[in-house]
Order: sequence, then structure tokens, then C-alpha cells
Amino acid sequence: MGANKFIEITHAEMVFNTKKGSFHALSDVNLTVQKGEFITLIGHSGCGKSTLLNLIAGLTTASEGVLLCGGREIAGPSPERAVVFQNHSLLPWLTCYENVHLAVERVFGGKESGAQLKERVMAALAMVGLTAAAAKRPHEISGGMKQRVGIARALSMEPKVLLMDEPFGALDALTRAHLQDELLRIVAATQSTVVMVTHDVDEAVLLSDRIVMMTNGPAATIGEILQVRLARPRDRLALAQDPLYIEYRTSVLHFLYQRQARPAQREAA
Ligand SMILES: Nc1ncnc2c1ncn2[C@@H]1O[C@H](COP(=O)(O)OP(=O)(O)OP(=O)(O)O)[C@@H](O)[C@H]1O
Repeated sequence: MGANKFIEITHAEMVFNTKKGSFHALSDVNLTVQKGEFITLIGHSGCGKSTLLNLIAGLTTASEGVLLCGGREIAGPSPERAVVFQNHSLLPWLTCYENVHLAVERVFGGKESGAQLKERVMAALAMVGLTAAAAKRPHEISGGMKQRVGIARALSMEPKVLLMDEPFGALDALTRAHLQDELLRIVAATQSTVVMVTHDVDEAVLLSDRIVMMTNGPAATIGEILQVRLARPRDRLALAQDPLYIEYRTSVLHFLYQRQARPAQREAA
């Protein structure tokens, strides 16, 4: 096994048992993620992106196949695989500081002093530009700020992998662009390995080293993987004119709306 192979998914299947019988959500998913890589999962609604992310998170267990992280089987959730959800999932009665502190305490509480834990919380909040909002509660801050607290909380655990399920999906376009730029900066600074679910083609091309494009379900699988060879740091304004960026974007759009077009889309085409 190569030292850089961080996540290895081999022949993963996911079958849900529902009241109406079994539902085959994922079929024969094979994917290797390298250390420090930024991967996005893209595909039509309901194809199984969250299901795949949840398998990596250890929130659900594959019906068949093997999932490894750092050479060890993924057997359940772990702080080494921190998750950021679309709806920030902060505890409303705690301040931003306390929300992040909970995670820090859980991972480092037994080993470090109170002062060290505090330093970790403040460093994570500073990383997302929220030092001034540390004492505020979630209802006192904007949607974009809540997502940033969620990212700070995840990063504060120093995870081996950052898993993000449409983290910017509920935000307006400008806030979203701003947070994408912040995420690019943070990932460059922390050398994080990221797997992120998105619906947004531009977001996928801007952020990714590789874009994993999924076929439609049932029994969805990986249809194609696009390697994005755009130099970093990436600048969204410069990229908008870059022929290579436009080529990547077109290629993802082609996959989604021609090769994996929904029946209604095919009729309209
Ligand atoms: N716990 C579950 N029980 C039964 N079926 C499920 C369960 N979770 C997901 N599914 C089904 O599996 C398929 C994939 O769902 P999933 O949420 O992974 O898709 P997705 O690509 O993330 O969708 P979206 O982009 O709309 O969030 C869907 O058909 C969904 O209904």
C-alpha cells in the first residue's frame, strides 16, 4: 500500500432495508484518496453522494466491501474523520467558543491543560476569522458565520480527513464564494485531506484536485473521475477566463446533463 493512500474504498455496496423492501443505493464503488487531496463528489440529487460520505464518516456501514482510512478499517465515527454538514448542527444554547470547545475537549481533554485547550479553540476560530464572535450564540450570527463555526469545530479536532456534505448549500451566492475562498486558504495552510459533496459544478472545479462524478441511482457508482490540473493558489476571477477551467467545467456539465441526464432532461434536449 502506498504511504499516501489515505482512504481506500474497495467494492463498496450499500443496500438499505426499507418498509417497501431493500433499496440498492450504491454498487461497486472503488475510490482511493491520497493524503492532502481535495476530492468532490458530484451527481444528481438522490444518486448517493451523502450515502458514500456517510460510509467514509463511519455513520453507516457498507453492506459489502472494505473501507480503510490510514490502513485501518472504518468501523464507526471518529474525530480523525470530522464532518461538516449543510445545516451547521451547532448547539444553540452554547456560544461559538463553547461549541468548538466541546470538540476540542473530546479529542484533547485527557492529554492537555485547560490553557492549551483554550489556545486550540481560539486558533480554530481565528482560522475562520471568527475571533470577535467567540462569545456569541448561533442565533446571534449569520448563516455563513455558523458554517464557519462548523468548519472551525471540525478543524479544531485536527482530523486526518475533513468530510463536508454540501457545507455551503444553504448560503447565498456571495457568502458561498467568500467561504469557498476561505476554505481554499485554510486547506492550503493545513494541508488537509478533504472529501466534499456538492451540487455546484463551479465549486467542484474551483476547489478540487479530482472530481468524482456519480451515475444516477439506484445502484449508483462512480461514472468518471476528472483530474483538475489547475495551479494553486486559485483565483476565481482569473479562472473564469482560463480555457482549461472552462474545459473542465464543460466536461462535468456534459457528464451530468448528457451522459447522466434524467429522463425529463433527455426529452427536453
Ligand atoms: N436510510 C436510508 N434508508 C433508505 N433509503 C435511503 C436511506 N438513505 C438514503 N437512501 C436512499 O439512497 C439514495 C441516495 O441518497 P443520498 O442521500 O445519498 O443521495 P444524494 O446524492 O446525497 O442526494 P442529494 O443530492 O439530494 O442530497 C436515495 O434514493 C435515498 O432515498
